[in-house]
Amino acid sequence: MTQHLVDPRAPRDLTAFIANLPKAELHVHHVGSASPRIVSELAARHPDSKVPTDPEALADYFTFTDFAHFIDVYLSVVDLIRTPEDVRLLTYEVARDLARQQVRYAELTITPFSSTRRGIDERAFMDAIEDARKAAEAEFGTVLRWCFDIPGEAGLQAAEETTRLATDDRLRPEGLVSFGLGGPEVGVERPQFKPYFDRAIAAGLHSVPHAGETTGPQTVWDALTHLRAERIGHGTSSAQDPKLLAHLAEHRIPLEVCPTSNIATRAVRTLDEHPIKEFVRAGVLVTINSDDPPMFGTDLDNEYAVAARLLDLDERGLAELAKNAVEASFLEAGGKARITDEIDTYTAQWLSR
Ligand SMILES: O=C(O)c1cccc(C(=O)CC[C@H]2O[C@@H](n3cnc4c(=O)[nH]cnc43)[C@H](O)[C@@H]2O)c1
Ligand SMILES: [Zn+2]
Repeated sequence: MTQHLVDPRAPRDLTAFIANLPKAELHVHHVGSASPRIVSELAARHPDSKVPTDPEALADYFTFTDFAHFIDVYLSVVDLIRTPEDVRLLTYEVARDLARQQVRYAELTITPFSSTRRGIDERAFMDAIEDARKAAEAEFGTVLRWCFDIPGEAGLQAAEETTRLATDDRLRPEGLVSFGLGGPEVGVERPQFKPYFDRAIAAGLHSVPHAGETTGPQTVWDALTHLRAERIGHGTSSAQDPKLLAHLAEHRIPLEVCPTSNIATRAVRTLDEHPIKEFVRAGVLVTINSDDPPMFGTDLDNEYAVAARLLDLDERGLAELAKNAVEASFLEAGGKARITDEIDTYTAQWLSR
């Protein structure tokens, strides 16, 4: 497996600067963030699983030939999460890994349908993620919020179930802020999900579907017009449509850019061909994210190092990227101001050393 960690071309000082830079992460998946240690531990609990328990074999297992293969592997890890305690352990450990990277705030994408359909009680599932969220905030200082996403390929039954779990006041968790759409895009037309996004938005949730990851710019247009997207997951193919880039920039609709993810799933051939430079040149609000870090052999710090290299950024440029994510987040204004001030103070102190 190609190890992406620590981009060797990132200058040493920037690596140290990034490691201590306060950050926010907006596009990172719950199951996709399960560390090799957690996956190995869960795989050992379930010998019937095809997921390797050995970390080296797991690294090879997390090497994908295409996006469909990634989804197959992703679902094999979903199958390991079978009890509310598995859910709580996973969530708490993901928060620990985020805190280690100075992530002060993260919106974690969770697919509750995939767990409830596999037999986890819905109330117990919500309690498990909320327990972990409150423990992580108390012990690590990292604020977590949830995005519930529809696994689109699972169809309208999954859409209905996800919308019910996200809008029923007896079930929806306190930390829920947004509503998304994940999974393969090919053959999963966005307009069909409009009724579900309308219900989620009416319930006060923000719309943040994946779009333009493995299909063209029309999918991004559809997410904007039919799903009223406030942010776009990936949006990679937006670079093929200058009018779309201009629209994103004019209406300050952020892209949740996940550079290494796009390489690992073969959505983009090489990092040097990634359209992130086009996004910045067009004035689009770019945020940097890791998507499914252990599966892609990366972490958020490395994604910032990749962005520094591709965009030729210095410390101030990296601080601006971090502040973009805070601005694009659904954190309340006081929290945004606190993290933004911390980023500015940290950067000024670093540059005055
Ligand atoms: O849970 C099921 O039973 C099920 C049945 C059919 C299809 C699916 C999915 O497609 C689940 C996809 C799953 O993948 C998550 N994910 C993680 N990273 C990405 C990404 O970069 N692009 C799209 N999806 C991604 C997503 O949140 C879904 O949970 C499930
Ligand atoms: Zn994603």
